[in-house]
Amino acid sequence: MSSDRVLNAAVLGATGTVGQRFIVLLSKNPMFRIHSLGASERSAGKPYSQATKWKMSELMPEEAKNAVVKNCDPANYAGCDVVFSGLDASVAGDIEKSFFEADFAVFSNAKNYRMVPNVPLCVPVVNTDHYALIAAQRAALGLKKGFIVTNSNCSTSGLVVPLKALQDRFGPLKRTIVTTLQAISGAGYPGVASLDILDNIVPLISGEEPKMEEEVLKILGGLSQDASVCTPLDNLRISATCNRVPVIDGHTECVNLEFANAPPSVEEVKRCLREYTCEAQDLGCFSAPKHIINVTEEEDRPQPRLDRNAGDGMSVTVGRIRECPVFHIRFTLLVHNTILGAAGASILNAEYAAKKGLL
Ligand SMILES: NC(=O)C1=CN([C@@H]2O[C@H](COP(=O)(O)OP(=O)(O)OC[C@H]3O[C@@H](n4cnc5c(N)ncnc54)[C@H](OP(=O)(O)O)[C@@H]3O)[C@@H](O)[C@H]2O)C=CC1
Ligand SMILES: N[C@@H](CC(=O)OP(=O)(O)O)C(=O)O
Repeated sequence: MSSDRVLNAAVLGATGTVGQRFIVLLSKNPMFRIHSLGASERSAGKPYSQATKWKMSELMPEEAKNAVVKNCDPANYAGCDVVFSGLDASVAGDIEKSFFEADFAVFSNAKNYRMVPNVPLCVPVVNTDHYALIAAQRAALGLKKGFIVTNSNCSTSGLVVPLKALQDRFGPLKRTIVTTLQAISGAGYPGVASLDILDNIVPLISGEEPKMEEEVLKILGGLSQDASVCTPLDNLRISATCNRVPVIDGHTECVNLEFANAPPSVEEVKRCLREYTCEAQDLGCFSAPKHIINVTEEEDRPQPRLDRNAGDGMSVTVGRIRECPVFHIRFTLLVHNTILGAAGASILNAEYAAKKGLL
């Protein structure tokens, strides 16, 4: 049973980098109405335009400007059909729990619940089959309507898209090495100090590498037979190295990949990536991009400034696809870290949930 009514949306962490992106995207989305904005006690009680330092290149949407920011107590969110969270991870655990326990449908960007076995860690162009976990999650928590679905880490979101396409067509993947060049917006606001990042590269993003290494295995894995828990892949070895670079938006990732079986040719890889489709597209979800993977033939692409808005930020651009003398194939990908890597993915997750009658 699908829901096509306009849904009342709350954004928690509305004043932050991801929260602002939610507001821009929701203001253009016919399926949602911005109903409530939440943030810390520092912001609560203020009109949104005063509570936030607006950093988006789009103008602040009118419907957000005068909304009074609330604190994040579920009692203040009656009438909301869906709760998007861009909360800082230091507070997301307790606040998001209070919302799903109050029977709200929560779509989170924070890391806190990503690896819980009955929580879908869902990149909506990759593994919507993991929504089957929601029945077991509700049963375990005694919820009628509430649940939590999480997004992945922003770098993980980009990587799993071509890996999923290739795994589906050419069979199991054996080993992958990924080196990231991550934008500063990934660190939130004010994020990395200008004196650290201008004219520089920082070869550490604390905690990022283990997150990528474990999240990929969960997303590309399956579910137990009774769909009560996910079953991460155990046959793919992955090594991630993460760097912060002076780019505002868009994470670039250099990937080397080995297949378990005889490898496809470069041309077969390109065709596979171009032809990749997903269920959210089949269902006609508003935010699903026309082309999930934008395969570029130009030898000096993808580039963040030129390619991050492909598919309105919901496509992954893959270029420099070539043979690897050590593994089988190598390529460079680009993902918009606050759109497919964060708010855009949450919104598409919610569109999918609505189409499936979960909202
Ligand atoms: N930026 C990115 O590319 C990505 C971020 N994420 C994740 O998304 C989440 C948000 O990230 P980002 O937007 O970058 O972070 P920001 O630091 O920019 O924003 C954090 C938000 O959390 C709110 N907040 C902080 N403390 C509290 C509190 N005690 N109670 C209620 N709200 C609070 C802030 O409100 P206030 O203004 O009132 O302090 C603000 O709205 C994080 O969990 C992050 O790890 C995930 C993928 C990508
Ligand atoms: N750490 C990522 C963004 C982020 O917040 O990721 P996570 O939600 O996995 O902590 C970056 O800096 O680009």
